[in-house]
Amino acid sequence: MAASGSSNNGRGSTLMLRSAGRPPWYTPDGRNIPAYMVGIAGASASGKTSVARQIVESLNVPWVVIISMDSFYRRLTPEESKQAFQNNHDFDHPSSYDFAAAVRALESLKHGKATNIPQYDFATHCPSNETLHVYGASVVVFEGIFALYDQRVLDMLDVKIFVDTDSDVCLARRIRRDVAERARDPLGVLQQYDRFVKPAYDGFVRPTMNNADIIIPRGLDNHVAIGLMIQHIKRQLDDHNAVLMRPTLLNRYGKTRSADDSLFLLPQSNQVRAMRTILCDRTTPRDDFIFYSDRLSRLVIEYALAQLCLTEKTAITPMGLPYHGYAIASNISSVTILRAGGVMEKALRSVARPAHYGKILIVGDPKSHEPRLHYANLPPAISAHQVLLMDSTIVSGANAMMAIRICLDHGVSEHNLIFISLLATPQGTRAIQAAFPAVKVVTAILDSHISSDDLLIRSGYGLFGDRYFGTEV
Ligand SMILES: Nc1ncnc2c1ncn2[C@@H]1O[C@H](COP(=O)(O)OP(=O)(O)O)[C@@H](O)[C@H]1O
Ligand SMILES: Nc1ccn([C@@H]2O[C@H](COP(=O)(O)O)[C@@H](O)[C@H]2O)c(=O)n1
Repeated sequence: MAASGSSNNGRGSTLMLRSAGRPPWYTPDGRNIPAYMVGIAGASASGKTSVARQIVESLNVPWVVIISMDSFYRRLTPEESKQAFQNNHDFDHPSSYDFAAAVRALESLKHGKATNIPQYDFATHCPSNETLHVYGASVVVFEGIFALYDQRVLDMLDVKIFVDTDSDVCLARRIRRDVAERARDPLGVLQQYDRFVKPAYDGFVRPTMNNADIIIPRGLDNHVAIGLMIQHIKRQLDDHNAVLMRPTLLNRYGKTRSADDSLFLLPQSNQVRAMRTILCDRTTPRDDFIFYSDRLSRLVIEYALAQLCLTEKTAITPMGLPYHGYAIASNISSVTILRAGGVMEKALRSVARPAHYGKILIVGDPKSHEPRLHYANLPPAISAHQVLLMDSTIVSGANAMMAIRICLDHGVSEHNLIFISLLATPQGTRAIQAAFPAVKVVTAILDSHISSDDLLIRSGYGLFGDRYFGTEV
């Protein structure tokens, strides 16, 4: 996957976005646009993987991923494993694959969900202990001898490719590759080829050529066919990015001045009003700005914590009597949108003990100001948690919407999400609530006046992160 990184967070390898930011992969209503699915089938060693890699390299964006069918080989019994080491196991019959698992994984990826993909070890004939955690793919390339075989997979694919390479060439390449990369000996490769690979190609794989939209003779050597394919996929990606999120949201929700009923606005005490006055005063020195931001953050965090679901708990008092009360929620994850949201994490740590912490980096595109996702690292068990998602300010709602979408893609339920901010516009909170009605939006201050040139809230804090961290130009 181009420009992707890998790190380990206890679940195995993690494939995550970094470098070039990912544009929104969902509609202004918050619904995921299905990933574009490419299937590449063909004989063993025909060049499927090489064609897939060429497509990924030419697209040169980090939100393209290759999924190999090898990941879905069935686990062998001890007897089958023994046969496999003697080149006597049939890996080329459709029954050697777990198609149901492949379909589940592809469905998840198609719908933008974070997915764990098993990894296969050809030297041991069994899945390795590693899984690859894939998130953030707008294009999924699925390659393997049976990529165009199963009807459920075919139904998901947007374009179906068959790589048609001469069988002598495939055999020569397979011997070289299996000896060099798969710990085989040449005679064993030939034995397996004659007994299983060739008959299965003729009986099962070759007929799937009829399911292909495009047949690429000679695989990687066919520059024209591959070039056309890449142009086609590029056009699909451009179509995805045609809608500009911020102007669309402001146009849709900009007319309204009233806050939505389900918005949780911090009670506007005199102290809150005074803190707001200090924070929006351009002459406020930085240490005061930090002090009152931290104080307001603690208040709004406490108010958000009050919206968490509680479980009942009975305590026994020092007098030995039962007191029927509530347990402090322990299954909380905090996710901050960097960097301004980090200020609120500090406040959260001072009043609560979330189980896990996550970070999301969203940066506005310098030209279009559209949100671009640069980095997302969420706690592994987040799907079972109540999640506090934090950013200093909501203007159009576009950044918040991206962060919420990421949490939902990682299995968090809308009902378990609370978005907390220090300042918000009713337009922005309405945009969020229209897309994700069950998400609770908690804010300290509400203001509807957005300046049209820089999209800042007119009587707001200015650029909050710059004022807090002292990076104002
Ligand atoms: N056009 C080509 N010219 C030379 N070698 C190639 C070409 N295409 C693929 N190969 C090599 O052949 C082997 C099998 O190719 P691969 O793309 O892995 O095939 P598949 O995924 O269909 O099994 C690899 O070692 C690869 O580097
Ligand atoms: N343990 C295994 C599993 C599979 N094979 C062979 O791999 C071929 C599919 O992979 P390609 O990259 O070549 O498409 C298939 O033909 C199996 O025979 C194996 O040898 N050992």
